[in-house]
Amino acid sequence: MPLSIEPFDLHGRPCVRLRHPGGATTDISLHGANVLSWKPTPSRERLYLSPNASHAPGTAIRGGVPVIFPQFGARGPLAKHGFARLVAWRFTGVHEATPFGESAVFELDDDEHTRSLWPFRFGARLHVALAADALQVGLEVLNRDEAPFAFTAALHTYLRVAKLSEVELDGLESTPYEDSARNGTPAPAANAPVRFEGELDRIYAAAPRALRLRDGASTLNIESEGFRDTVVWNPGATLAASMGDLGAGEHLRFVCVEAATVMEPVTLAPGERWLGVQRLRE
Ligand SMILES: O=P(O)(O)OC[C@H]1O[C@H](O)[C@H](O)[C@@H](O)[C@@H]1O
Repeated sequence: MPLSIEPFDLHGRPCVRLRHPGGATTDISLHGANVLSWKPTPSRERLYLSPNASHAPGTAIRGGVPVIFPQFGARGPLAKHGFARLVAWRFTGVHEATPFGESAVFELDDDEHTRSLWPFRFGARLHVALAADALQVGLEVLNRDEAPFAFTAALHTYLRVAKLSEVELDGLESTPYEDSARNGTPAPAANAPVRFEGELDRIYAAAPRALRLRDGASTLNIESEGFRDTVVWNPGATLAASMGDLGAGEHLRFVCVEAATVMEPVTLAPGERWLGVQRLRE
């Protein structure tokens, strides 16, 4: 059954609400093609959007699902996390013939501005598919240049939690990680679920594809394809309080579980295409 589309404005930015016949909704801002909200039922918001987020051009929205492309973090010459989250994307409608069946498609193509930052011709597509109990977000990148290019990328998903002290992330027990909160120090597998006690910023290379977030009685299944790595982030109390678009205590309301390709950049030959997907399911 077709998704319905409702355009609206938030903080002066055009947004789209997709509504599933079963009652689920998801909101996407054209600024960064940033998913802002996912409600499997009208009273259950699954994503975190900071009340202090900026929605202005040239800034990144703090929350939802920021699209990180073509550079993760400070791993290259571009501004942190690249430019895709800072610029306006186009909404092309809901299409049937996408890699995921029926999904809303957002487009970002290279232009003078992007080429002044990153000198390649590319087409990026964000596919957002909404089911009764699931949200699937896919990032597709096409090399339209005459030269190969390499990029890193992520879907920087902010998952809303009710009680951070009780949250556990399962699935990464056996994977060593790079500890970004300690200057990238390598750390051995923890042999335990991830718990959030203070600042946590980790890159799990070649991580398992299926994770589970437990928050009291609530669970969320998180799967990815195409993305090799997983980044897990919570800023902790001190950093959250110092961030203008977050604020004191806001770290208690989310964890970021990011489908990412960070450790080994993706290289695309001219005409080649890459697809990375993150799927959230109740
Ligand atoms: O503040 P931002 O640029 O949005 O970055 C937010 C966070 O993103 C990722 O999770 C990185 O691993 C963190 O090191 C970073 O602090």
